[in-house]
Amino acid sequence: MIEFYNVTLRIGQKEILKDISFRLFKGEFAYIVGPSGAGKSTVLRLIYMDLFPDEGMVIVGNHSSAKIKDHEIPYLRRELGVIFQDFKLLQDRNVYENVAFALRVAGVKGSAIKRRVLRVLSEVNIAHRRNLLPEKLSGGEQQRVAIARAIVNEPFIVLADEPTGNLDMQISMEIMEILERINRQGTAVLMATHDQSLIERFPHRVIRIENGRLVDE
Ligand SMILES: Nc1ncnc2c1ncn2[C@@H]1O[C@H](COP(=O)(O)OP(=O)(O)OP(=O)(O)O)[C@@H](O)[C@H]1O
Repeated sequence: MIEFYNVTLRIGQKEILKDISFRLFKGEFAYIVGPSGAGKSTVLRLIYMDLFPDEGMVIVGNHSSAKIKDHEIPYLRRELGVIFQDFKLLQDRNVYENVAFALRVAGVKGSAIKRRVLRVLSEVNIAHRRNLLPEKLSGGEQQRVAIARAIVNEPFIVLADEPTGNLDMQISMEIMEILERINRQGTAVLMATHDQSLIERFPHRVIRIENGRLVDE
C-alpha cells in the first residue's frame, strides 16, 4: 500500500534520507521513531508528496513519486489523512467548518456534508463543540477536530506527525485510543513520535530512523 524503494533525499548539499526501503501494508499501525532531526517528518512528507526522492521511488496506493503529475497530487492527498503536532486548524472557522471544508474541496455536496461531518465529530466525541472556534478548545479537543478532518474523506491511512507532542500524558492516551479505534475500523496509521512510553502502552510495529537511515525494526 505504501512502499519506499531505496529512497535518498537531499536538501541542498545535505543527505536527509539515505537508501530507505520499507513497506506498509493495508490496515497496519506503525510508528516511525528516531532522534530529533532523524528524518521522521521527511518520511511522512514523501508519502503526501510534499517532497520527492532524488533517488529511488515512493509508491502510495496507485500513485508513484516517479510518475505523478502536479494536478494529481490533490487526489492523492484526499486518500490520506494527515495530523500534526500543532493541529493546523483554520483559526477563523468553527469546528464544524474546519471539517466541512475538507469535504467541500473534495467536491461533496449539500446534505451529505452535514451528515458526514456530524458523524465524524461524534466519532471523536467533539460534536458538542461544533460551533466553537479552535481557540476556545483545549489542545486535546483541537487534536480531535484535526482527526475528524483527517478521517472525514475515509482515507486508507492516517499519517500522524508527533500528534501528541503538545499534549500531556492523559490526553495523549485519549488521542492514542482514538487512533487505535480508527485503525481497528480498517484505516492504517503511520505515526512519528518521540514518546517511548506511548509505544510501550500501545505497542505496534516500530520503524526506526537514525541519521536518515533505517536502522532496524
Ligand atoms: N527545508 C529544509 N531545509 C534544510 N534542511 C531541512 C529542511 N527540512 C528538514 N531539514 C533537515 O532534515 C533533517 C530531518 O528533518 P525531519 O524534520 O524529517 O526530522 P524529524 O526526525 O522529524 O525531527 P523532529 O523529531 O525534530 O521533528 C533535519 O536535519 C532537518 O534539519
